[in-house]
Amino acid sequence: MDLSKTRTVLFDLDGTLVDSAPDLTVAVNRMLAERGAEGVTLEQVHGWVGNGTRKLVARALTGRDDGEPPAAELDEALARFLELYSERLFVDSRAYPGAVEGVQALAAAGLHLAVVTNKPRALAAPVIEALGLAEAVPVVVGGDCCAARKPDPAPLLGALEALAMPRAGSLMVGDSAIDVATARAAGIPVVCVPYGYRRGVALADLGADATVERLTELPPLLRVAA
Ligand SMILES: O=C(O)COP(=O)(O)O
Ligand SMILES: [Mg+2]
Repeated sequence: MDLSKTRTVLFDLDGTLVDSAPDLTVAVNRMLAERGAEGVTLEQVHGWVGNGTRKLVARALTGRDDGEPPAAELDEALARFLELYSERLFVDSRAYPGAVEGVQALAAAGLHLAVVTNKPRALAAPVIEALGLAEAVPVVVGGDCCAARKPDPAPLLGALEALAMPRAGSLMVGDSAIDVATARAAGIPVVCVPYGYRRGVALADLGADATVERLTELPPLLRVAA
């Protein structure tokens, strides 16, 4: 696929730019401990990230991917989780190797960049700040910004609108089947990284247009001078 006409890149956050699972796990386990419930492992949290914070907490409360706790219990646990996580958003979290450099190279080359994540915007923005990418990425669309979250195309289209850029020439970069489905629903190409939270789906089965080992491979892939 020829990606040389790319002018806009929409990045997923968790699993693509940042390994946030360590801090998510700490907050989940503090919330569970307060409720007298058993803790979960980092590996379990790896499998539960991607569908938004409410879904993560529902999975942690039930120990199941499709678990649905009673709404009142979930509301209460989610509110407490959000408090605990926002106190400790970027302590053990790390940018993936090459992620910050890759994003900065694209910004320096004049591409228009946004983050489109299922994390609530109020939590995503400080993480992007902590990565040192607030200037390079002026638009952040969270899972709570639109009527529906990814894989609905609305957040992606909202990001393009905020950047005042068209769909033509835009590219999604993500780590999961959710990102691929979002890009497909919006009718734009998608590049995937192999290192994030694929939730059991093999890289080859994601159906991305291309994969990159790290985001520093994006400028050459897009024929952008780094
Ligand atoms: O599920 C979340 O909270 C965030 O996940 P995303 O950044 O990969 O969209
Ligand atoms: Mg992700």
